[in-house]
Amino acid sequence: MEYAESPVIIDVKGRMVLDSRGNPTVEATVLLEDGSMGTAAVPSGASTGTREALELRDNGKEFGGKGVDKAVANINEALAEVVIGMDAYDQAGIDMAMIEADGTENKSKLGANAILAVSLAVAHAAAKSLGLPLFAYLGGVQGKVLPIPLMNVINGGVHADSGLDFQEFMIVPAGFDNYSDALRAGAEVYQVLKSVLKKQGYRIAVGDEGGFAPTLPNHKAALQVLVEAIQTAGYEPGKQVFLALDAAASEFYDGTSYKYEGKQLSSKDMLAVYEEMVSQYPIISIEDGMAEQDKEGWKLITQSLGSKVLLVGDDVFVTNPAIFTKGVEDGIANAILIKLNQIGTLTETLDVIRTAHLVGYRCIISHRSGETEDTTISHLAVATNAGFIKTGAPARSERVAKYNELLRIQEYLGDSAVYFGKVFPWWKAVKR
Ligand SMILES: C=C(OP(=O)(O)O)C(=O)O
Ligand SMILES: [Mg+2]
Repeated sequence: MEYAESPVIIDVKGRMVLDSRGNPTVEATVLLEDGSMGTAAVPSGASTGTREALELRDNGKEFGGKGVDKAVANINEALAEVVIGMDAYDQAGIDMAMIEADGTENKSKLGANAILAVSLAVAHAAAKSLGLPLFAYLGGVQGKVLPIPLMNVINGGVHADSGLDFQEFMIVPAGFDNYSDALRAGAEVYQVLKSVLKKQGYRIAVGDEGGFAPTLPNHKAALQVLVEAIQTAGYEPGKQVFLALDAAASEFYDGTSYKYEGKQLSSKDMLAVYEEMVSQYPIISIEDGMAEQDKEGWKLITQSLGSKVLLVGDDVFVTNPAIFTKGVEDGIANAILIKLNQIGTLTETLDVIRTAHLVGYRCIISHRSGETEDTTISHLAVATNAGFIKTGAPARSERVAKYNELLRIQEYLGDSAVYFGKVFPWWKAVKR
């Protein structure tokens, strides 16, 4: 039996591109001997977990110390040397070789940004060489679930100057038959929200992820205005469109208490805030409700709300297989946020997603607050049947690029496409 020959990587090129905040980031292009090319750009976070893989910056004069010349040089020199000559279909082998060449725990020698750009560009080139879209290359005949989008429409925390302690208030159009209907509903609610806020005298300036940044009096007012926008748009809150939060609580935790709405709250008090919100509003997901250092708080919230809502670990797991496994042992959360650049290779990201699914945790594939036009995460979400994607407001091109790519994937899959909200309406069984 003859197998198709694997194409070898013959060239790698790194470059600086700008992200959506106007900061530099890295992009890589990989060329294969059969002429196939793949390109990928790496995003950048603002509310980062302390144990994320290292994003290499120059700390020089250019770009206020955020330059990526060193990371680009590492792509063009050290990483190119590692991967040129390797089989492009051997994603795991390539990623392991780059990890070995870096040799550090957190990819601090060559930079997780440099390594990830090459890792993803290899996957894109390999998919091209096989004539497949990326999701089909990564997911094979299995990858066909279109994810429920978690759309961040009110921004706070370190992403906006709204004064809200919570970083993200999201709308979740889960109760629809297909992804395109869900996307339409999300976009309609976003537009209605704009006019509702305007009518109520709030400004409609936006934060880093395209969500509005109104100076609302408190967090409940944000939930209230979202329910109003969903209803005004003609949808049923709690049946068709739900709410989700990313508190990003590490950002307002001082090591012993949470500074929330001007008060100092214990983990127990913070939990009471969430319990009340979940009982009053159609919230189906709370991300980073407790700080990454507050393991006891995480245990409390998991015990209390783990059967009612998704409790998503972002800063606390940082997409790291070892850290996540420890968290599972500790009984923390029931879902994990997946950010490729927190760990720095495609292979390790796929490993943590597989582990999460095997131990019964949900995965939410996520963008970063500093994004580019790259749409790899849309493909990753479908390839892994994650069922959820979080990629900002349905506005601003760097966010919309991901939502639009999912429309194209849905079209490509045709009748095979499955919308996760239709096949698994788990919220129907939840007692509040
Ligand atoms: C997307 C997020 O923000 P950032 O990229 O700033 O970490 C998040 O916290 O989930
Ligand atoms: Mg987060």
